[in-house]
Formats: sequence, structure tokens, C-alpha cells
Amino acid sequence: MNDALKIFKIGGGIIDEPAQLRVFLRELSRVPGPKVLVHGGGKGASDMLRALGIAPQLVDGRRITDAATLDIVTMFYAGKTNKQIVAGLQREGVNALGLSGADGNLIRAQKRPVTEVDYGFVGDLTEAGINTGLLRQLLGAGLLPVCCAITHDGQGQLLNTNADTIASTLARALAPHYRVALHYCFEKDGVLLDVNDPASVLPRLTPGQYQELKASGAIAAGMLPKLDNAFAALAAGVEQVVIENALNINETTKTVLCPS
Ligand SMILES: Nc1ncnc2c1ncn2[C@@H]1O[C@H](COP(=O)(O)OP(=O)(O)O)[C@@H](O)[C@H]1O
Ligand SMILES: CC(=O)N[C@@H](CCC(=O)OP(=O)(O)O)C(=O)O
Repeated sequence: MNDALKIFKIGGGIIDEPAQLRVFLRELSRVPGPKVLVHGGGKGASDMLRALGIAPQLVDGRRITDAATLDIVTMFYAGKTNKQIVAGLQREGVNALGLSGADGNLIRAQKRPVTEVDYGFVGDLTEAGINTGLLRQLLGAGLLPVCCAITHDGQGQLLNTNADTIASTLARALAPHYRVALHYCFEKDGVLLDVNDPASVLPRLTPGQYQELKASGAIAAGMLPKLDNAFAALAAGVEQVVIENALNINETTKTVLCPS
């Protein structure tokens, strides 16, 4: 039987709040067994772009990434954010190793083709682009890989890739080698029936319920691409997919996705 592996994803809402990030990293250090952490940081990147006089542009939750934007998000995700998270894990006694997709050829992507929207330097992923051999070696050496949202195309071009998609694709690529649990962690306790009522956490969610709640507007905005990625992982052999509060990853309140 394969070993268990937990993949955690955190986004900009948590990363932007140093006290919350610290709580998450402490809780993560208490989770037993091999782990991978994937992080975004979209909120802070948008703040930094604005501070530098560039208006952030997002379409369906995906950032339009021109050359100047790519430079800044690379510095922000693969530099400041990744290294602060790694340093935070070291403080908790966890030997973390920060990586972009170019490092060790970890994540090779394809520049998104131009259709009605030109996303610029945005990378699309397939499971074949994930260097599972490297991840298995790092995990075998007792390291905790910390992966940021920057990938590469193998021809020297860095690309910006949505971090929810990276987490889902890593989980799918590693599913033949481990019993993978994928944890999407954010600032709420799970998927809510009413986004304004923190107590309305759905303990389980099926694809059918998701479609109904999407049609009624109860599930919207950033939760849509997150759940699309999450259900794709579940359908592709990832054993468990949960949506939960980054501050309470060792607690029981969360949304567990069910195949039917
Ligand atoms: N039904 C829902 N339950 C929980 N969150 C929801 C729901 N519908 C919309 N959302 C929104 O989705 C957001 C999460 O997506 P996003 O901001 O992209 O997260 P992250 O940056 O952590 O990846 C929540 O902060 C919330 O505002
Ligand atoms: C192409 C694309 O959209 N890339 C994302 C990568 C960061 C991310 O996904 O951050 P969160 O997890 O905090 O949303 C972006 O630049 O916003």
C-alpha cells in the first residue's frame, strides 16, 4: 500500500496577514507525515502592482500577466513570499525547501494559447509536466517542498500559474505514488451555504450539489475555480479533498468533497 501524503494550499488572504500565516505554519508543523505546501499570494501581488503604478487585471480569477507583471509577480511569489514561508517553517523546526517550477524542473507548463483573452505569460499545466521523481526524492529526504505560483516552459520562459491549479495538478500527478489528501486552506471554515454566515459550513459537497449551488449563486467568485480544481483532483484518483480554515487545519470543521 502507498504511503500517505498531504498537500496543503494557502492563498493571498492568509499570506497577507502575518499573524494568521504564523498560526497556519505552526499548525502545519504539527501535522504528522510527509507534506507539500503550495502557496499563492495574489492579493499581495495586486497591492504591489498598484504600488508600482500597474493596474492588476484579472479575468475569471486568472491574472493577465504582461512582461512587467511577470517580473513583479516572480519577485513577489518566488522571492519574498516563498522565502518568508520557508523561514516561517524553519522557525517551527520544519526543514522546508522553497521551489519555483523552474527549480529542479519541478513544474513545466505551456503558455496559455491566445483565444478571446490574451492572458500573456500564464502557464497551463498537465500532470506530465510535474517532476514527481524530484518530489519523491525530496519527501524521502524528509524535506517539506514549498511550491510557489511560478512555472517555466523549458525554453527559458517563466510563466505565472494559478496556485489552486498547481495544487490540484501536483495532487493528481502524485496520486499513483501516494494516498494523497489535498487540503485547500483559506480564511473561512469551508464551503458555506450562505457566504455571509460563517456557521453555514457544508460538511460534504457532491458535484451535483456544487452545480446547484453555483447556479443559485450561493457559491461564487474565487470559490468556483477552487472547487473546479478540487473536484478534478477527486475525479483523478486523489483520495481526499477538503476545503478548510487555514487557522484550524487540525480541527474537524471543514468541507469534504464527495464523488457522488
Ligand atoms: N459559498 C462560499 N463559501 C465560501 N467562500 C465563498 C463562497 N462563495 C464565494 N466565496 C468566496 O471565495 C473566496 C475564496 O476564494 P479565493 O479568494 O480565490 O481564495 P484564495 O485566495 O485562498 O485562493 C472566499 O474568500 C469567499 O469570499
Ligand atoms: C495566472 C494567475 O492567476 N496566477 C495567480 C498566482 C497566485 C495565486 O494563485 O494566488 P492566490 O492563491 O492567492 O489566489 C495570480 O497571479 O494571482
